[in-house]
Amino acid sequence: MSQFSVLKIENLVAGYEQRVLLRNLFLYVPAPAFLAIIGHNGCGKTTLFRALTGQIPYQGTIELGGQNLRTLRRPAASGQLAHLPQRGVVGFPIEVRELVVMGRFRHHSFLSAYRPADYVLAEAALTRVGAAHLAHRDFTELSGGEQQLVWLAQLALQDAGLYLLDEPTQQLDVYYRRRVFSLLQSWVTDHHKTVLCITHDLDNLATLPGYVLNLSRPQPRLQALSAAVVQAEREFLESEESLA
Ligand SMILES: Nc1ncnc2c1ncn2[C@@H]1O[C@H](COP(=O)(O)OP(=O)(O)OP(=O)(O)O)[C@@H](O)[C@H]1O
Repeated sequence: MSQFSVLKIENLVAGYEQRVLLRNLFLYVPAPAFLAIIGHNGCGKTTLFRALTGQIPYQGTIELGGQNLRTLRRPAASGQLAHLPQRGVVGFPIEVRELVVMGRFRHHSFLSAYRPADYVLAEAALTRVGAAHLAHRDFTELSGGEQQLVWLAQLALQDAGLYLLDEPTQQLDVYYRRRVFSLLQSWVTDHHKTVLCITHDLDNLATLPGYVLNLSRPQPRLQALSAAVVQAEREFLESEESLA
């Protein structure tokens, strides 16, 4: 694995008004890599993603691919970053494959229609998440878990360097949870992506290669994933001490 740091965070302080949630966070994420971000409800995991996507002000330095985030214009539009928030809402009927093909937005010009080749990619992405059978359904009529698979297919088409996923397996059953974690692994090993994944799903982390960051720790740091590390972090999160 190369030691190039796709994401470098130094002395990050972020939160809301009088409430600081991330205090003096340092983080160097190598590329490519899978990084699971864990911690109690409300400890600041989504807040970290909000800082990384420019949705909230922060103090400190964030570098994306060696460039200061404050000087980058629309990193999503240039393919540096793709973000899957916890809840994606669509307020109008739309065929699933039409939603997925929008992941190709960087590859076609404004107002031009997507090409047949884009739809081939969209259908292949749906197949990889195990949702090819949903291609012609109305997205708004799908279950929460089915919608989550569709968003993942769309995200894959964005072909970004760094992916931020906020609880992508939250509504999935045991089969699809495991399947999505192995899909994310393939983004790292086959496509050399770096994936930051907020999750409470510790059971699926123990056997994955990559790193874990526990934001409930007083001084969070990257640790290589292993069964022993996941067990230690689970015990910490289950302890009264961790809520102090
Ligand atoms: N816009 C906001 N203004 C004020 N406080 C907020 C705002 N958004 C979130 N918070 C608070 O900040 C804290 C951290 O929220 P965040 O969404 O980062 O938690 P999280 O670690 O992702 O939790 P979960 O695992 O439950 O998703 C929570 O207590 C939340 O209520």
